[in-house]
Amino acid sequence: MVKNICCIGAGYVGGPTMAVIALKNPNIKVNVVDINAERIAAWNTDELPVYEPGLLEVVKQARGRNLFFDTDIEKGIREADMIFISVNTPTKTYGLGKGRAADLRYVELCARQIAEVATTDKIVVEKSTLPVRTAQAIKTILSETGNKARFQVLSNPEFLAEGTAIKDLLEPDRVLIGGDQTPEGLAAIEELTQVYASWVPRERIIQTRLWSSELSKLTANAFLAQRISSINSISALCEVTDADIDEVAYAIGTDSRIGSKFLKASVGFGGSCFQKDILNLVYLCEFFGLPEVARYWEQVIALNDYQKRRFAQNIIHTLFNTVSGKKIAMLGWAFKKDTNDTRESAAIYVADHLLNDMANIWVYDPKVPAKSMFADLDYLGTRSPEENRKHLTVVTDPYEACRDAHAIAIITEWDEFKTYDWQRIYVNMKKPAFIFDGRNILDHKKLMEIGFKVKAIGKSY
Ligand SMILES: NC(=O)C1=CN([C@@H]2O[C@H](COP(=O)(O)OP(=O)(O)OC[C@H]3O[C@@H](n4cnc5c(N)ncnc54)[C@H](O)[C@@H]3O)[C@@H](O)[C@H]2O)C=CC1
Ligand SMILES: O=C(O)[C@H]1O[C@H](OP(=O)(O)OP(=O)(O)OC[C@H]2O[C@@H](n3ccc(=O)[nH]c3=O)[C@H](O)[C@@H]2O)[C@H](O)[C@@H](O)[C@@H]1O
Repeated sequence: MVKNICCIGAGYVGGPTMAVIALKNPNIKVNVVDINAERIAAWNTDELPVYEPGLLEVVKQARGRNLFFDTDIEKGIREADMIFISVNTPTKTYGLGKGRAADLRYVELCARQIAEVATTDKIVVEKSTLPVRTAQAIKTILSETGNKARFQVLSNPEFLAEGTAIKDLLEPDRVLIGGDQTPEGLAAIEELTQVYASWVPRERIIQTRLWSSELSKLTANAFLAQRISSINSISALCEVTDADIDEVAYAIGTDSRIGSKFLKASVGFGGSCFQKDILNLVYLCEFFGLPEVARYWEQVIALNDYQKRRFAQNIIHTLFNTVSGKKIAMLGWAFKKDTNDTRESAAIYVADHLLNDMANIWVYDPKVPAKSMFADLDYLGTRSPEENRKHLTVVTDPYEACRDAHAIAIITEWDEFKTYDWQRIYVNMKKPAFIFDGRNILDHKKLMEIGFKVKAIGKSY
């Protein structure tokens, strides 16, 4: 029976996942450790570093009882009999595989630290999303410890989506656990199964070999992203043929073989994982000599880039081919609603495109601080940080963002946007008052009755 869990990495996955494991297993001590002292300090307050509906309530129930956040990584490793690695695995920005392969340096550092510090047997669980066969590298590093500790490596990818993390963790469609098909490997799989079985029905806990588990995670994200790119490709066709994308999505989604989820056309998918995981898949296919397969998945990303670019270009074309000196209000910066995460958000690319055309952008997002927005733009390096701050203004009042604007662009599907006083917003805008709904969440008919010129994804008006 597992008594002590250590999770290395207190991010969007490590924090919420461990909070739920601790909540449901009061007899297991769960230590979440991180090198980022600021993040750990925040986890120990009520201002958590991650915004997720319901997360604070879960953390408050377990924190100080059997859930602890700490910067002492070595102590966490020493005490644990099961260690989760939940560190970031971004796309490599240098060297071999630059721009595509996953950067595994943080994972490798964790494995090396475990190897160095551990004196007793441990089960090491890959929670981070990793390229297929990474467990082999981890095993190799762990086997060079020089002491008698023995290790089992499991793959237990996480399928939660941001904004619904707590619900996804409490009621997962499935939990996936991969391990070696040896007696020791199967015993380790069973240990982890028992941790989840505290609240997940056994039939939803899938046990596989290591490589299937690692590859299933990349495949799941690739399939999900592929659906969005597929529907977004059709949205472009709708706009020129007078078909309506929401009607088409509904009509095809009612076929139970296709299913209705993940068919919402948008300004383009964002988030920390879809793009990086598909790029990683593409890299793996090339590495293993499968260029046709690589080209197939690459197209999902290419279409997404096209969709973001198309949205921004449509704004410029509609505003009489220039947005130079014009105030454009952007509502939403997060990559989806109910999160403060902005990684790879379509907002960044749309803003960058409009700034290239000399727009003055005013942004409002209910959860994203100005600091993150500027960090996102500065990271692109398209222009100087001073220029970014000169032409992009962040406000805390959506009505201020829209006042005197030539156009409004809806980037994130925050529910509150639907409840705004659109009549009031219209009155205070420059005319013609354009609205570009990148999420198709507003009542377009009503907006047109007010006087707005509405443009939306997959609609020909
Ligand atoms: N964000 C998401 O919704 C999901 C992410 N994933 C995967 O989970 C992994 C983690 O993602 P996030 O939690 O979003 O990342 P994150 O960036 O929010 O958190 C990672 C944390 O690991 C810490 N860290 C890095 N190296 C460390 C080390 N050597 N020792 C101690 N701490 C270290 C960082 O300081 C950071 O706080 C990634 O592989 C990602 O692909 C999987 C499913 C969902
Ligand atoms: O590995 C990961 O990181 C996670 O990636 C996604 O979760 P997440 O990125 O948090 O959020 P999603 O709900 O998948 O949305 C991703 C992006 O696609 C967009 N989207 C989603 C659905 C849709 O129909 N249309 C659409 O444009 C969203 O607005 C968002 O920008 C997956 O849904 C999770 O299962 C997975 O664990």
